[in-house]
Amino acid sequence: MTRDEHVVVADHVTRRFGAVVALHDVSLSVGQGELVGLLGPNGAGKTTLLSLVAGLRKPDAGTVRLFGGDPRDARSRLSLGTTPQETGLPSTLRVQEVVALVAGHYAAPMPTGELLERFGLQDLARRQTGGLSGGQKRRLAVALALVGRPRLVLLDEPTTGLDVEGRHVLWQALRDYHAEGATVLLTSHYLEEVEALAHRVVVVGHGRVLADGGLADVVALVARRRVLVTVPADALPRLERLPGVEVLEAAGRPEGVRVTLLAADADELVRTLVGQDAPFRDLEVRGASLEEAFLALTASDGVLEPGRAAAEPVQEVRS
Ligand SMILES: Nc1ncnc2c1ncn2[C@@H]1O[C@H](COP(=O)(O)OP(=O)(O)OP(=O)(O)O)[C@@H](O)[C@H]1O
Repeated sequence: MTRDEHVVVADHVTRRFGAVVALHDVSLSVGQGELVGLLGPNGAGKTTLLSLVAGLRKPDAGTVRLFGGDPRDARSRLSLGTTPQETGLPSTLRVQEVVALVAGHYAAPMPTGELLERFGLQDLARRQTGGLSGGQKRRLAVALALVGRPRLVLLDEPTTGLDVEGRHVLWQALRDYHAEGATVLLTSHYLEEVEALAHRVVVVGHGRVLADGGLADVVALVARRRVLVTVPADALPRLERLPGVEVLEAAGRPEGVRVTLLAADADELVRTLVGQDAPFRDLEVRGASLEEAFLALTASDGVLEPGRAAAEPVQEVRS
């Protein structure tokens, strides 16, 4: 794909807020028709990145291009639809009136009935927005991003505050819109959400792109398990040599060393320990939280790729 076919290009972008470096030397391109999930913990820099793409802020260094132009130029944003993390709706207007208000800005908007149906809001068309539940308001806010039939949709935490049903309706609406040819870039804290929607996942942490690749590869990278065992101190080096296993922590205790291991396949690890007749006790297996997976990705000791310096953290995991 040439740069011209990219809908979004961020090139060595840095953005600071006072002493906080929200984005550090981030490079990322999103091609026409991609559905990309930006996954990362609070404060990772996701919202900042979207705000640069939407032309709401300027980078301190590097460049951002939107449809080949400067996002701060209104002409570049003609085919952009976006819903920020928090939105306000005029509480005395009816749902259909809010849609009509937004539609008035576009030459060929999506018909109100069609839009509301996509988001399961058709029965609420005549309800004042002030009378909607939080989840219904959120669905309407996201629906409004699509009124102008944008070629690129930017969504910041689209399903925050939605119950399971609301989330599924919204996911389906986004999948359908993407299937019609749109490019979608969304942020999420939730691996589950990114798994449900995205084809490509970009993991962001501490203002950097930590991993970028196909869904299955990145999920395998972050969806690891923590295995805790207590072993005699002299058994620790053996654990450190196990393939596919990282030692996250080793704490000395009177009864031995309490070791926390991060493993892609916890069952396989336990089988290996038993097969090796390793003298372990107090076995615990826990899901590694996304937070822990991010910590592992950011660890300067190269937990995932020994030898790779922290200053160069991008994990290319495309298969
Ligand atoms: N307007 C601002 N003024 C000062 N600091 C800011 C501002 N906006 C963002 N930051 C800081 O920049 C860093 C990145 O924030 P950002 O909102 O981009 O993260 P995020 O990944 O979107 O987080 P969340 O998931 O919580 O929305 C954080 O440390 C945040 O406190």
